[in-house]
Amino acid sequence: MTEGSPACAAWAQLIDALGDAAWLVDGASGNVLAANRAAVELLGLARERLVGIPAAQLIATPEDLAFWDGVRAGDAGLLQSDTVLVHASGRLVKVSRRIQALTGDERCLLVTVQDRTEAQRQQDERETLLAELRATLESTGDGILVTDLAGRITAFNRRFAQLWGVPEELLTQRNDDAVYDWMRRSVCDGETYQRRLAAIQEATLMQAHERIELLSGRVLERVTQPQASQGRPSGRVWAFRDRTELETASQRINTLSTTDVLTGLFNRRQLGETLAESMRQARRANGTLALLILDLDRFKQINDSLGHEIGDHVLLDTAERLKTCLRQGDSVARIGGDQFALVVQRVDHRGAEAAAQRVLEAISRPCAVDGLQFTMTCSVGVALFPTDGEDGDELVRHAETAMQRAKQGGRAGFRFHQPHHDADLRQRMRLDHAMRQALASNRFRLKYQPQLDMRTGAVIGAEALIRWRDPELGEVSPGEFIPVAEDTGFIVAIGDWVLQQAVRQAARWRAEGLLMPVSINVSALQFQQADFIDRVGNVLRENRLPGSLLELELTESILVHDADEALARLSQLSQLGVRLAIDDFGTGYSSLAYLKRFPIERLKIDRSFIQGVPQDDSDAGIVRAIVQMSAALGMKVIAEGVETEPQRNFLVEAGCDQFQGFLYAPALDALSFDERVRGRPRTTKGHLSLVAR
Ligand SMILES: Nc1nc2c(ncn2[C@@H]2O[C@H](COP(=O)(O)O[C@H]3[C@@H](O)[C@H](n4cnc5c(=O)[nH]c(N)nc54)O[C@@H]3COP(=O)(O)O)[C@@H](O)[C@H]2O)c(=O)[nH]1
Repeated sequence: MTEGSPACAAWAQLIDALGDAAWLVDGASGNVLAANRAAVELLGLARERLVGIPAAQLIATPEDLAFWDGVRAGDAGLLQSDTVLVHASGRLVKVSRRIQALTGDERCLLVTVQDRTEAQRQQDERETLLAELRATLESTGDGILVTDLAGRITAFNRRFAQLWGVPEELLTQRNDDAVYDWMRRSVCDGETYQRRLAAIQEATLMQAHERIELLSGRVLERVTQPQASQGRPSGRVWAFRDRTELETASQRINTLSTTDVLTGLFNRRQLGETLAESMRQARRANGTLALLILDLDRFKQINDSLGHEIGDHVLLDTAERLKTCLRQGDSVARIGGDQFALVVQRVDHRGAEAAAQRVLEAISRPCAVDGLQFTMTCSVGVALFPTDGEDGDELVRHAETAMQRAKQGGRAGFRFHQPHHDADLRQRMRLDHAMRQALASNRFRLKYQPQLDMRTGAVIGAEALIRWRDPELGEVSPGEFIPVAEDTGFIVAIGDWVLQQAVRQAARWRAEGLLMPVSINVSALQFQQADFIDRVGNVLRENRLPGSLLELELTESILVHDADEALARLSQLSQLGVRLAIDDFGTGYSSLAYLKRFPIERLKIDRSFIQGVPQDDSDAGIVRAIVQMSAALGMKVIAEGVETEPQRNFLVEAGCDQFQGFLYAPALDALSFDERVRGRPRTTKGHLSLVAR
């Protein structure tokens, strides 16, 4: 075929109809015979400039040049590949080009060229997108696994492999079954995991969100969503997020907010919850439960004297001992420094008592810390549900007040809640408040009860007894308010006021020529004050009163509590000339051993024994024994509460030295006492004289 020949014209017409660029080449010359419109456009050359030029100029890659050389040498073959041509403007155009001989005329070749610019752009875009997706997949902190509808793994990221600890070779081998098997064997509950997985995979559109625990201790949150392509489900994406740290932190917070750091027991807050739940259950089952609150006795002394480390040790040991007292379902909590609580399920009064006994026994077993042996005790308060409280707070409050009563009752014991005791408590608080106001407003007074020589009838002393008339409460008996003051410690202030008033009165009488020793009652707490001896000395000095005109009445318990300390104090008081008497003798320890050691001058026989004489043999025997004992020890003995002549006669006969009581006079105000003693001396039943004993 030659340029312009009818065959060439026919071919030119034919290729013009093609959508792709095409040109005909004469194999012998290698020149272009004809080109279509698309070729003109693709190359940017007019058809007249195209026809006649060497085809090797249009696409001049080494491959094309070599091809055309081969054609000229008679080696007409086929060339088909992606290549690049240069547009007349100099722009490179990516193309797919095919060169082949025409059928029927091997010396003529047809070049067809497809512009790949758009296809290439789309492919580039796809690759960029894929690269971006891959980068996104790798940049997320979550492990991602993508599966198709059949469950085959189509993509995953490195974090997925890391979270599950899947060996790399399983993933690179694309061994899906091995990967799934690995995952199933890594979870704590493989069976449930497998069931759930199957259910999710079956429900193509299901979205699911769950927590998976791995045997490694890791906790994963799994979120899975269906994937769709062109509106149709195509598979599923699984995202795994590591929740281990978060869960550990939240568990730690939970632990801290519900348990006591030192002992690991529940704390007060958790006790509230446990108690509330136990009460709910008991209410549903029409059952009962007991709350025991216990406080270690004298724990402060352990801490102060042995140090906090040993104190902590004791608390830990206590926690362990309490655990041994629990039955199934019971709980124990540390609710304060040395306070613990036990919720004992399904017990009535007797069961609660047995539990309290168990606790007392467990705590009082000997302790050994750092080679030091000692014994702890505790005081326990018990409140029962539902009788002692409808809600947890009420039950705790009642168990706490019962525990306080156990303390007041001498410690190392237990007490049950007593309904009337709450009212007592309110009354005591009211009394305490009024007492403090009474002292500030000078509402207390002292009365003086005469003490007489049994044989002569002479008034040989006066016992100062406090009185209080309150504007609101009326006359309040010391028997009522003194125990409250002793509990609250206010007795120290009251005692000091009594000391001053009594010494002042004795000094006044002395100045008026009446040498009348005055006795005052001294409470244990007052006696134990570090400055008590100095206070007594100062008050005597300020009022210029000889110590011999002051007597301190002490109870036996004061002397027994810390005998060495008591002896030292009593000796100092004795050096001031102050006289010392034991009050309420016979009701306490009545031990000869301590009586011999202390500089005591007088014993007061408690009025409870006097009440029974002469008819009660036991009381009579006790009174006689006390009289004999005091004689043997060289002490005076005075009977208190003598109300009748038979009582006095018995005492005279028994050898008692002195007495006081309504038989002669109740406690009198200072003026009446003075008048009574000086102005109207009695002539019958004993002669009164103004002598000091
Ligand atoms: N620490 C202090 N205690 C004090 C003080 N004042 C009193 N008290 C103690 O209060 C308790 C009750 O005292 P009170 O009501 O004053 O009773 C005393 C006498 O009034 C009473 N008494 C005296 N004679 C008789 C009698 O013949 N019959 C009878 N039934 N009662 C009588 O005895 C009480 C004196 O007791 P005592 O002190 O044991 O000698 C009482 O415990 C007081 O001690 C105070 O200032 N400080």
